[in-house]
Amino acid sequence: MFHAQIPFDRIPHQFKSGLLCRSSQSEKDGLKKADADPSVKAVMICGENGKFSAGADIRGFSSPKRHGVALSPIVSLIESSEKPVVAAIEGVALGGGLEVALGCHYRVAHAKARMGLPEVTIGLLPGAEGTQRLPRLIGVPAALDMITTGKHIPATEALKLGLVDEIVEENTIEAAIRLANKVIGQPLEPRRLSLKPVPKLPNMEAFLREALVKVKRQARGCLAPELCVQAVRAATERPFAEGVRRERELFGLLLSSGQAQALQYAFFAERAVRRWAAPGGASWSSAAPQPVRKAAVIGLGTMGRGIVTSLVKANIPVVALEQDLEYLNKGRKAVMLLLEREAMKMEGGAQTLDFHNPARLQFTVDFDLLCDVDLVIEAVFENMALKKEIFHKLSKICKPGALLCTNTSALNIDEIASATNRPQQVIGTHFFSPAHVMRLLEIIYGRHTSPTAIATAMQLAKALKKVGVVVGNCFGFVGNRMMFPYVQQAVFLLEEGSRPEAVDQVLEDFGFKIGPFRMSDLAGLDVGWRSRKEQGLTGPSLAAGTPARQRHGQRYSPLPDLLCEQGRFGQKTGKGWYQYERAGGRTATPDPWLHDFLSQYRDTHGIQSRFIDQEEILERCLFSLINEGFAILAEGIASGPEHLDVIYINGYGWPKHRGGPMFYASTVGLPRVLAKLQKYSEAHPDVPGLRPNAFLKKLVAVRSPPLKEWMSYLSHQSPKL
Ligand SMILES: CCCCCCCCCCCCC[C@H](O)CC(=O)SCCNC(=O)CCNC(=O)[C@H](O)C(C)(C)COP(=O)(O)OP(=O)(O)OC[C@H]1O[C@@H](n2cnc3c(N)ncnc32)[C@H](O)[C@@H]1OP(=O)(O)O
Repeated sequence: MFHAQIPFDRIPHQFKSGLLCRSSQSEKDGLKKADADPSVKAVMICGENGKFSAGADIRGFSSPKRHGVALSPIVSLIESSEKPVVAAIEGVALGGGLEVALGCHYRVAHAKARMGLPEVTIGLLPGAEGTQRLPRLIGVPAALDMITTGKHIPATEALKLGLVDEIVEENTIEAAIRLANKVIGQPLEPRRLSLKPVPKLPNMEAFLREALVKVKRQARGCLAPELCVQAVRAATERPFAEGVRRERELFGLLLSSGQAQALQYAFFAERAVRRWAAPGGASWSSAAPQPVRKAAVIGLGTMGRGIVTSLVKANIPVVALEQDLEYLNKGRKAVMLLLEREAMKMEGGAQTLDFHNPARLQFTVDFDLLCDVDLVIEAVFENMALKKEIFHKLSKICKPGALLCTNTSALNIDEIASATNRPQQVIGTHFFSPAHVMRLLEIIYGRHTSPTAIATAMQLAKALKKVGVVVGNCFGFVGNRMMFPYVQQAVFLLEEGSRPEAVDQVLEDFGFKIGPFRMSDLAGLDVGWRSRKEQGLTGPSLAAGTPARQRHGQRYSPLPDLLCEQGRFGQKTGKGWYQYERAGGRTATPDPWLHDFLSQYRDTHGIQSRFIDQEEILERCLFSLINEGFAILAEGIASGPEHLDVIYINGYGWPKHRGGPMFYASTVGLPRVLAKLQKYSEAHPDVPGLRPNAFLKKLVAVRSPPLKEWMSYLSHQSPKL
């Protein structure tokens, strides 16, 4: 038996250890030697440390040297071997790893193994003949699904699809060797996927056409899924070798598209933010989390319901608390509905949801039941007085070590913490709606928050399968603080002559899931109105004689306030920036009433309406958001641009293939961003959001270094870090 090992971490110089060595030439030599050696009857390929392979080293694709592209010849060599080659798949077989396994004549997988071709998620397509072999093995619909989504499938599903020949609970390598011994001498021709035809579909053309329409619709400008379809189409239309040539061509296109770089940046950024740092030198490497064996959620409104659902899904027992029985019963019903839906989605999967057991999910109005929980997440209204009252109560009831989290989107964590006797255990956990779906968790430390509290919140994010991003405490934290100037510009554009649908269209074409006005209608205009009233920007507390379009010497638009005064709160009232089919309806249509209202508004305020082109819409919205990002970095509210980008991709619908706002700025070029901000700022001197931030100016002055070096240009370490 000849036995080769593929390392878990990288494919490029494949088969790093075992009997084959690093250069592709020696790998080929090794395989050839095995073929030539009459004492070798079969070959088994496995990985190291219980993992088959996670595929190519992603960093290699953006490295100027870009070696490690020679995987296809090895896969071909494996397939053409005169001796049976069996893959023993443990852990993961992803990307190039799975392509190697597809070159093998047989595949044995451990029951816990996962397989997939996730190249699409990093802006590529399987480039080692995977788009040609997989459809031949499991048929076009299943192959297309795996290749265009990049999903990882469990071994059980792989067996059903015919992707693997056998799954085992025990020793995969022994099972693979057993199979290899069994098949010695059997013809290999039928096992060589490159020789097989792609299974026919009665309606292949229509199927592929529909698939293309579907991926284009979902991709919002991301190229890779579309090119994946094209590569699979080639498998259905051309002989294997020609299909491979097409795959290579499309791979090359993607590699040089810029989107692949953005998506690969996002892959590493998401991992980089796990390495958090906070004031006083505390960081991920020194702080250990506390265990969370039981949690509580206070408030069963929209956010609280989602948070409870998330905790139950993560198998953390929860006490869900409301202020009175009426709210509790309403909340309980809503939570149960969400959980039932989640359970349906999970049906057939390995996991089940145990939410009817009171030991796992308990509903109460009794605060005393919170005495033994390890962590509380308060999710009541955005009202400082109410939050402080609750935190005061919690510090009396909860056990000494309990972590006290507040789900707030903007409020001051220090002020909330001041209501307790344990400010070191108070932390902000900003969930995004719907909380059981959205991946982002902004974790906000206050002046006194302990490293243990941060580590515990990060651990919680991981348990909830969310991306936790640690940030400092300021109004709106990172995500909403950057959102304010973006939304402000969108509204100013309406004042100057644009329409909600025009602004939304530009930003949706850019790749946002939803434009700012549709988003505002979805979230409810009343939320911001309440906050502006609390800040004294509108409503009864506004000083008499305040100019309608100015606050504190800066430009202000009363448009959203005026809509709210008309009862136009968005989807919930059936009218907002758009009109809807009914209150609670979801289909936005442009509203002639609003267009008239905007004209009258401009007349009232003597604003000369003008045509605003797409470029101006895009630049004013995005560059003001990015400008705020530079301010956040300079103030040390976030430890790097990756944090801002991960927040925007996972919480605000920023198109991932554009890498996040700060990455996008680096691709546009900082000098251009600066020049445009200068131009718009000169035209609108009363808008601070358009005034270029000093940090941006500094980076341009030092010739725009690469994004990963930006933070080293901050002259002083900010007080927050
Ligand atoms: C110009 C014309 C050119 C034409 C050329 C045509 C021919 C080209 C032929 C090219 C051959 C292509 C081969 C193939 O098709 C391409 C690929 O294989 S691309 C890679 C595909 N694989 C993936 O995308 C897997 C990505 N990884 C994961 O999904 C997960 O990491 C995991 C493997 C499921 C493990 O998850 P976790 O246990 O949660 O662990 P982490 O995610 O935290 O990862 C731990 C650690 O490992 C790093 N890492 C993981 N995978 C890779 C990788 N593939 N490359 C590099 N680094 C990887 C990860 O970043 C973590 O590191 P840390 O952040 O902790 O330092």
